[in-house]
Amino acid sequence: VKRSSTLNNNKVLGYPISIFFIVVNEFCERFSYYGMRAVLVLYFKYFLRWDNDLATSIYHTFVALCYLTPILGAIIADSWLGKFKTIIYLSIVYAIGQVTMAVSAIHDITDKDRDGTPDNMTFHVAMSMVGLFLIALGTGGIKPCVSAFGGDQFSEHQEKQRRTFFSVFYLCINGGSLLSTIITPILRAQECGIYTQEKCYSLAFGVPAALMVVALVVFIVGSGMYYKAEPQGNIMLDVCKCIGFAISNRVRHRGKQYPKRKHWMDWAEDRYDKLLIAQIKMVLKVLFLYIPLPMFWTLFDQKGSRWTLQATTMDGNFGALVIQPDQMQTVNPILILTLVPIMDSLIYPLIQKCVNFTPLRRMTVGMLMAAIAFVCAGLVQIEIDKTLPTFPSASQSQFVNGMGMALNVSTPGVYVGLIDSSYYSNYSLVNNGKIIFTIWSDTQACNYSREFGFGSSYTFYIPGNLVCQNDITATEDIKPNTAHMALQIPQYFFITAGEVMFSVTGLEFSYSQAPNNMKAVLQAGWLLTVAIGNFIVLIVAEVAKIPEQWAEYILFASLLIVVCVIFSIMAHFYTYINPAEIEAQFMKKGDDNDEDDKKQLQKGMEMVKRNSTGSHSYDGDDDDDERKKTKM
Ligand SMILES: C[C@H](N)C(=O)N1CCC[C@H]1C(=O)O
Repeated sequence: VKRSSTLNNNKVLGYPISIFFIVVNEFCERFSYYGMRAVLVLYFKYFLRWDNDLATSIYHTFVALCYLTPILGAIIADSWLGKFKTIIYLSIVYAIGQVTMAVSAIHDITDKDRDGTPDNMTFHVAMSMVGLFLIALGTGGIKPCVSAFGGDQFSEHQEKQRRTFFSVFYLCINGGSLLSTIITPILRAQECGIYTQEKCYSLAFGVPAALMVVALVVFIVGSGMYYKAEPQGNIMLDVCKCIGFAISNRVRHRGKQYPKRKHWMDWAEDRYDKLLIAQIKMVLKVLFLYIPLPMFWTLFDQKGSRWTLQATTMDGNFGALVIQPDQMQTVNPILILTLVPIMDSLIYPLIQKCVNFTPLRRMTVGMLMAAIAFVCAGLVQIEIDKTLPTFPSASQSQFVNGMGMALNVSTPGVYVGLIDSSYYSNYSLVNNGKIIFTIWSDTQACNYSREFGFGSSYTFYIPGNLVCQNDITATEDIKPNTAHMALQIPQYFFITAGEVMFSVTGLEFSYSQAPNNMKAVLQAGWLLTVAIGNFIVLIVAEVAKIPEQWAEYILFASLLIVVCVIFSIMAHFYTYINPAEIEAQFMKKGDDNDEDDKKQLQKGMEMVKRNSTGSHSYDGDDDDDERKKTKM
């Protein structure tokens, strides 16, 4: 059990200085992660030349892997290396992964014929896969350790400061995410190369790689100031063995002649330490509560897929600002940066005055907010559907050549093609805004310009006697999108408000309810809910196959409401504990004899029982040693 005296005494405004290094590390690491992620699908599609399906599947598999590997990192940290060393070693792996990605995106390496396209794609694919694997191992591995390590820097009586730390931590995540998702697409759009200038994916991956190195250096600089809890042996192996023994012992003693025990884990008492059993009970209680939580992430993670696709059917013209569909996602981190301070300093204290707004209640409301966000998305979809024809695909246009000779048509970045005489081109994807086409044959060339609204589609007729601009006639196959992207703001607001209540609170809750030697493991359990949520998106999208998009949104909202009701019932029966206090009861026994052992155990269990009566209220704000014991 951690004692205040073992913690570093360097403090600023009541906060340990060490957390400064931890939050800066998190900012740089999240910049690195989200920055790389922002251009990943485009890299797959345009550099590695994969089709949409393969690019999307590998992308989601990578994201899911990033939230599965925390279990590995947590086990290494809690059982073997400790959080500090685990963060250092896995950050090195992470940085190597990012550098590998940056190198894999240098087309010149294999571009022997210097035409701008890599000649040995297998090399680039293999390097990218190795890079992504190392990144997933690194980012996932350190994630539960960094948050838990941050929590470790606070002593038992600094609960309020620790809660603020988790809010600031979340702000840093989103600050890094916001900046990088703005910056790396700009870097990608630059042209670079030794022989041929191409889109600069190596720079878009290189800058996140550099930020990961900065993250590592910052973390190492803080080294002398951290409180570093020692790992306590191979705890996960002990946990598994203990659970296994409890189950087998229970099965062996099935008959009526054997007296019942209060908890099935108590069947492990014959062989295992009572402290370990009590700790396992704490962890299992929280993990049980996590079962419904992936559903929140199922909805949340559709921002990057369904909602972005929805935005492609909307008008992104905000006057001076023209927003691209994928840029709407930055609304989430922007709102996080605004909402976290407002919630912490205004909304929570106000609600707290009326009701005891416990962490689990906050998370329940967060889930409801996410469901409301999807109802909003459904309503917006109905609005869009009123305006949307189905053929041809939005934003595509074609030319019909009425001249007696073949013509070439192109715009900067798009070659529509060579159109034979009296023939028509394929539909080509054209950006919105003012587009200038160059039309040329062996004998003449001219420019034709036209304003393209978001999502509009045209067929252009080139007459036999082409002079240019005024000769070409256009028919509008699809009207420009009329539903404005601003309509998505309410759904972004609700999902982000939900995220603040659900995710920030859940992060802190996972820390506060974990026994000392399993803090990282429980953080990893929390992150596992994100991974499962991502898998559910893939499964539901495949299985449900609902033709109407608005109906799919409403289905997801309804599912989350059902899950939310289940969660609130489970949460009602959950009792907040103070793991340190329970652990202390067992530690105190020291060299005492068996009789004392029993008394201590009785006391510890009574405390757990007392907690479940909810006699104290969760005031969410005290600095003293008052214990937090309450029902949801
Ligand atoms: C960018 C999101 N707003 C966010 O902060 N997160 C999404 C998954 C968990 C969390 C993160 O740690 O990145």
